[in-house]
Amino acid sequence: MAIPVHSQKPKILIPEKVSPDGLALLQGQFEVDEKKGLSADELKSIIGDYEALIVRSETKVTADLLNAARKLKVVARAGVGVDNVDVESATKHGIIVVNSPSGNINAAAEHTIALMMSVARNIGDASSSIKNGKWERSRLVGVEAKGKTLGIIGLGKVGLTVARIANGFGMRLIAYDPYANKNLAAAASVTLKGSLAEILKDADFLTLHTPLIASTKGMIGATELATMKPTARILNVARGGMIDETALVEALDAGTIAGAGIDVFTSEPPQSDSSASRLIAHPKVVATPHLGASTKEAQENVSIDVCEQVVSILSGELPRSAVNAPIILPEEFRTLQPFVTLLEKMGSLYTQHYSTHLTASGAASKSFRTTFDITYEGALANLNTTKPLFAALVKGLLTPITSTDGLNINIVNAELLAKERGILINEQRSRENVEDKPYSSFVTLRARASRSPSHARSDLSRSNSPSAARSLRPQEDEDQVIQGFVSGNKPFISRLDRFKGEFVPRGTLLIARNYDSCGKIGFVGSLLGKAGVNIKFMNVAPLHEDIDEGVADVEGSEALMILGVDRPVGEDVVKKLISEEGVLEASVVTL
Ligand SMILES: NC(=O)c1ccc[n+]([C@@H]2O[C@H](COP(=O)([O-])OP(=O)(O)OC[C@H]3O[C@@H](n4cnc5c(N)ncnc54)[C@H](O)[C@@H]3O)[C@@H](O)[C@H]2O)c1
Ligand SMILES: O=C(O)[C@H](O)COP(=O)(O)O
Repeated sequence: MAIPVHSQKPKILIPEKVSPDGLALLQGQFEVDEKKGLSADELKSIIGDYEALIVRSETKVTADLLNAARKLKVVARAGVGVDNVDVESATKHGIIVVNSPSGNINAAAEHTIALMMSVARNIGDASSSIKNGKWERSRLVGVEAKGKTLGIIGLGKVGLTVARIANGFGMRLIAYDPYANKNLAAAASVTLKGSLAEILKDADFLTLHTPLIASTKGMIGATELATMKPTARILNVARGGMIDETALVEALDAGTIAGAGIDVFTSEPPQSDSSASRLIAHPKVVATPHLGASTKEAQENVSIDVCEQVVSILSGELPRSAVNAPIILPEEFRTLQPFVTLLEKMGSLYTQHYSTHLTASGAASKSFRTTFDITYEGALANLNTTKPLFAALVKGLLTPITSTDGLNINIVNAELLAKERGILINEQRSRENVEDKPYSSFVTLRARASRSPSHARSDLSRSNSPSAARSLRPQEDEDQVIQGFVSGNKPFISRLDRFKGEFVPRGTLLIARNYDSCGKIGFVGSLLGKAGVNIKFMNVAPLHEDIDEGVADVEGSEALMILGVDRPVGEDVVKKLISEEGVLEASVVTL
């Protein structure tokens, strides 16, 4: 009987033609399935097996498809436009959408210029005429670009590149883009106009370079076309749907617009008998099948760009161009990565420690809280964004108590998921000098006591009272505190509640609070030995220096014992441990 072999490698689905240059980066570490020509139903039936989906503009990544994607972590668009991806639905699922915002700009700009010159010089018409054995020199007289006005709608990456090339042709450049960068426009010799109408009336060539969004959908209709010069020519290498195709065919027929160069259509491929297909067939139109980005160079660029990001995401790192998350600078990312690990460990330690500890009375105590202050001190306080740290904390807090099947907690959805669970996290930065410390940055997680913040007192000040000394686990009206730092790229916990002591938050840890008296270490060691649990390291954390004063007077000082063990410790063993005189409570956490 054949034994089925199950691949352990994460699977990546590529249902469109994507350049092999980027795909080469995926070989080896991932199972890459290139499956072209899938119907929407076929795609839906297999998407559940995949961690990553790489598409161009043809695949419709709908909410329905994303609902069926159980393991999907990333949708990568090998190109710029994500209008074929339901980004909102992806965000809800915690799926990161990445694209390649600059890999095909030049290709799209050059294609625009190619269409402009083809329309100006009747290249399409002339080419088919001569191929049909004709020699029509007088019918095919064109116009020059030099000295003409080019009206640009949308002066972003492609629009500006078109402007720079057209400037070299000696064209007069005007643009409408309410959000354009004025300095970049001036540097490209573009005059920005305050309204679309000003562009329409002056343009000899009109070119569109905006995204297809509510404000641009149908922005050039019959009314707008009627305000243009009858000699004007229109170019669209951006998106179908911004020009009313029926109105344009009518204007070309009526001779109120001289010609058009069109690469993109309302529906792609256009249906026969549609306005788009009438536009394509029109003798005054040069049409291409969405070829703006189809150059060898652009396809290499976008493929490498998104495949690198897929590798990052599937390796637990951050992408460079996430559409539904803030962009992180690579150098910032390098600083953040060890802290991302620290924050996740702190969150997980918090949830496990406060959800599972057993007290001396034998009762399981659950003191998990939902309102937190997280303070970043030192160099971390200067970060542009702490979103990845926030997400890591939420992930750490929630993962031990959530079924993570099908739910990725990441920078995209962390805030939403925390809110859904009623968790409030207030981020603070403190630029206090940490130069005298062995670390450059320091993080404090403080779970607020169930009292109103305005009455909140520091747990440190409160602990100086004799009554506080009786129970050194924070009481209901006291904050719970975990502090940590990174040294040599390794995360350390440096404080847990009132106890200071450095330990590495990794593996299974037994955390026991006890009176600081002789014999405790020997007792714990022999108990664990009998249970077959090996101790890998041990750390005794005394009371935090700020608070031990006065405590010893009452019941003898306390300490926290942190033992790294080689396997989970059973509840029966923990119960025996806390039955020992002087062991007050214990918890087992796996980090
Ligand atoms: N045909 C292709 O193969 C191809 C290739 C690349 C890009 N594109 C498309 O080209 C378009 C431009 O891409 P880009 O990379 O330059 O985008 P971009 O985001 O850099 O630029 C878009 C510009 O449009 C402006 N804008 C937004 N709303 C506007 C409005 N209502 N009126 C006027 N201006 C408005 C923005 O301010 C921005 O400057 C996109 O639609 C993209 O999908 C097509
Ligand atoms: O948005 C884009 O990047 C372009 O429209 C290119 O689309 P394509 O990858 O399907 O050629």
